[in-house]
Amino acid sequence: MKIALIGCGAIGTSLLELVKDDAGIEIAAIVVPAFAADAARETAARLAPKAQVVEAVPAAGIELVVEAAGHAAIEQHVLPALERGLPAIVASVGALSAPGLPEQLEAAARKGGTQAQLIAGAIGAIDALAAARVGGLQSVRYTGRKPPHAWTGTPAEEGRDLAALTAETVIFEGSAREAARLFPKNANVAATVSLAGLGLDHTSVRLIADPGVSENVHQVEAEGAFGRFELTMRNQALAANPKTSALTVYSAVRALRGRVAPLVI
Ligand SMILES: NC(=O)C1=CN([C@@H]2O[C@H](COP(=O)(O)OP(=O)(O)OC[C@H]3O[C@@H](n4cnc5c(N)ncnc54)[C@H](O)[C@@H]3O)[C@@H](O)[C@H]2O)C=CC1
Ligand SMILES: O=C([O-])CC(=O)C(=O)O
Repeated sequence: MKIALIGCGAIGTSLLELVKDDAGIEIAAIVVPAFAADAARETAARLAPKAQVVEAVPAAGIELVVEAAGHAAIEQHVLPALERGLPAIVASVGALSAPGLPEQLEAAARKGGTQAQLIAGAIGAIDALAAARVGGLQSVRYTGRKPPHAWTGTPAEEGRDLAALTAETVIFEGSAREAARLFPKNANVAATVSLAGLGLDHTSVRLIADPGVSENVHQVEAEGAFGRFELTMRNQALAANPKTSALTVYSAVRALRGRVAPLVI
């Protein structure tokens, strides 16, 4: 299967390393903005020698797009790819917090007769949550906890010195929609949990900068007709990006391999 990988940062590079010897998967294109093309070319030379580095998904020769680039890439690359009939695997799930974007994605996929798959990424139990929704959910709460340096470059820096924190500090409390909008590189999971469960406006989210943790800790508490569950993930971050859990890469690779495997779990 010929793939266009959108984004070649921490997730993209790690994904290329993992699938480079996979039979049945060929990275035919890597889509990045012009400023990132040289770095992507170096990575491609090492890990995906057949890939052309381009600024848009090529018009021909692609069978699937995999997005690991950031919120802007959904409108810029995923929507037009879906309209053209290319299926998409999407990591930047928080982009769907923009009003109207989920409907636009649905319309584009319908027009192209194809499908967008939102990956679970850094969180687990999305299958259980989405199944539980069928029977009815009463409450879903998500707590995201990361070391202070993982919150640099976000609104968490307003009015506080992250490096000086000595105790856990709640940096956001509100809806999943607001969390995903304000923390596009840190709260995709909040959007994923809400889209699988009670929706962007009815899922309570707390985000915490905690000098006492070294991992990215994600917790979900859900209650409904099915019963209840509490989930705690203690994820290792990628060396190349402390904001991003390694599990996000594994989740994208799992989704990708699932497209070519004869038996899927
Ligand atoms: N679903 C989940 O659990 C998670 C999702 N994510 C999403 O994955 C994204 C990528 O994460 P990382 O690889 O760690 O980030 P990164 O910053 O290391 O890499 C981003 C890459 O995308 C490229 N890029 C930026 N804007 C682009 C655009 N409009 N079109 C094409 N390429 C573009 C950059 O040049 C770079 O190569 C995050 O921004 C976030 O939205 C990240 C962590 C968890
Ligand atoms: O990778 C993680 O731990 C979670 C993350 O950044 C996000 O939800 O955007």
